[in-house]
Amino acid sequence: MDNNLELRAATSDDLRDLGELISRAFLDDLDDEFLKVFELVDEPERARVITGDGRIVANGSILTRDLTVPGAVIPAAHVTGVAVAPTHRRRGLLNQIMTAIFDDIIERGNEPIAALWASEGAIYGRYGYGRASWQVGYKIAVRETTLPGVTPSGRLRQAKPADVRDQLASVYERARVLRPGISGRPGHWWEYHTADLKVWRRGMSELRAVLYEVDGEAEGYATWRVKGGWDDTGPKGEVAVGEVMAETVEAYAALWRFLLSIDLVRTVKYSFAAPDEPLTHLVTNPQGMATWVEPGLWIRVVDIAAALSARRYAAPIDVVLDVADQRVPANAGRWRLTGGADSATCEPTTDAPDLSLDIRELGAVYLGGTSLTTLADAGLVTAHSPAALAAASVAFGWHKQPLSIEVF
Ligand SMILES: CC(=O)SCCNC(=O)CCNC(=O)[C@H](O)C(C)(C)COP(=O)(O)OP(=O)(O)OC[C@H]1O[C@@H](n2cnc3c(N)ncnc32)[C@H](O)[C@@H]1OP(=O)(O)O
Repeated sequence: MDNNLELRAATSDDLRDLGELISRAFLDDLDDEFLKVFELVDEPERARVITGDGRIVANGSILTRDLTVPGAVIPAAHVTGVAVAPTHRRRGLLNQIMTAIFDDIIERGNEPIAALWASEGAIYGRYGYGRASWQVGYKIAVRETTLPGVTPSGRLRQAKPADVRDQLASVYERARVLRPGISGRPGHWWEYHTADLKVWRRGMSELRAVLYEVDGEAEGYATWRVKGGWDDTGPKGEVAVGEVMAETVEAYAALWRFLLSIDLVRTVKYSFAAPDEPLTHLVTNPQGMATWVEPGLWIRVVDIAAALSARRYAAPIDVVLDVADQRVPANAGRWRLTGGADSATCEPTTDAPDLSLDIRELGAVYLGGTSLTTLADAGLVTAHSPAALAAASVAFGWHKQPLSIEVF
């Protein structure tokens, strides 16, 4: 056992050691090409590491990005790279890392929420993270279903993603502010996303892009990989769709029509659909799309007053919340939330509560993808007034379900 463990911020000199720890924790080898791309987006000063005998044995990193939430785009600490060396597990190192991460976010004071993807769903509830979005996957048998429609006015153009990075970025930026759950891609993030490393191909082709353009301006794009193949009954090619971002109805339909009609392909897989994906209403036969659902983004409300006043509400709301928070005591207590479609305020109060809940449940409903009523039905929210629960459930909802298209 080490008794010389030390917690500190990482530095740029830690890059390789950190890369090794994280790759091994995820049961992979460190890839040198990946390390170069990782360096582009790494923020060592926001990583907290624990060292023992000169090696990094635990890590948790934060990426400084923003996130679309209902009616707004707000700074959100994107927590990632959480790993503890197999030799040092189950003796509290993750607890120390998560505390250090909270300290960093609270000290900065401008990130009302934190967001992460969980490798295992049982880990993060104890730290106040609630499951806030769902990742919907499709396996589409393209011989069983088609996407009919009129010829669009725009045109499709195929390109290498790295060659059309600026066009992809501008479509993404305009489209992503319209749906909760999507992260900003500042700095070098577009280089990261178009890097197309061999290790990311997993037996498929290089990454391809198709743009939907009207009068030379991109209004949508899709990225995908393909794998050819044949069996006794002919071709059995597969397409794995990466992202589909569209600003218009026409662009969305044209891109999906393209993806579902590539010759020699029999199966199209897409793992990042929203629960209310329009595609299911466009195809001739939704049964031709096998569908699965998994947890997506987990949200932690770090600063309750800032978080609840930053988002917008689908209906007028005036509710008193009695909130429990074991890890961030400043959030605990009673809060009056008032607001609606244009503004909101959240202030401490001594008034009697309408709803009692843990901060975890507030994270779960924050993006508008989970209902307070569902959580009350699960025994996780106590409603002191059924009418207040119904009204707050509507107000916390949103007209578009959160979509989480990028595992970070
Ligand atoms: C945002 C992300 O990056 S997600 C990626 C998370 N990383 C991985 O999955 C990589 C492989 N796993 C690991 O590196 C480690 O096992 C970790 C990081 C998950 C846990 O690290 P440890 O140092 O062993 O955790 P630690 O001993 O601090 O345990 C803290 C608590 O979490 C619980 N816990 C730890 N791992 C798990 C798990 N896999 N599933 C459920 N609970 C867990 C512990 O039981 C403990 O609970 P308690 O506080 O109620 O007693």
